[in-house]
Amino acid sequence: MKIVVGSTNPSKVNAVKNNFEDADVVGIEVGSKVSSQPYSDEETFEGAVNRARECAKSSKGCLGIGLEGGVMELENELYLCNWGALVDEKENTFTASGARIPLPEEVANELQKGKELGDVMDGFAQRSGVSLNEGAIGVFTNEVVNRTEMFDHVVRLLKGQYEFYYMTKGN
Ligand SMILES: O=P(O)(O)OP(=O)(O)OP(=O)(O)OC[C@H]1O[C@@H](n2cnc3c(O)ncnc32)[C@H](O)[C@@H]1O
Ligand SMILES: [Mg+2]
Repeated sequence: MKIVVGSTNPSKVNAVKNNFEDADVVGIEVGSKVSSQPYSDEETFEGAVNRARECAKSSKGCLGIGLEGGVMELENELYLCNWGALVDEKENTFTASGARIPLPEEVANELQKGKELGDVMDGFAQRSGVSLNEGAIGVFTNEVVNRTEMFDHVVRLLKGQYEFYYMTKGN
């Protein structure tokens, strides 16, 4: 089975590889067709679905997986939010969301100025590549949960729903 992931970010591609060990998993750059910093659940969800659809079309018979990170407002705080989508060759679409935690006010303020979280996190942690590694979720949970682990759970939710669908509906 071939699985195409709509990103080359290792924290996303590895989360898929860890859950589909027997599959040929490749990461490709696709457009999310939403802003580079999604600012709501809806926009983050849409980015994940757009990525997955484009991946599913990229190679015959493959599964497409899209994983998107964003932020959403709740009770005057900004929360990290994450969405995933799996699209199969029949265009069946499975979706799942990931963990969410509030961002510290100083980080939220930078985002409100229009900056991307990845860049803000590099400034905050004083190094580059936070979004490719532990992610904001890793930094703000003391690395108890890193970005791959968070996406790992999303991918498991997608995989499980996909399996359930084919077990119960057949073909
Ligand atoms: O190459 P892609 O797949 O686009 O990977 P990305 O790291 O840009 O990830 P997203 O587009 O899904 O996330 C949108 C923005 O939010 C940032 N982001 C989201 N979740 C993050 C996290 O946990 N830690 C650091 N940055 C995060 C990310 O770096 C982007 O600037
Ligand atoms: Mg991005």
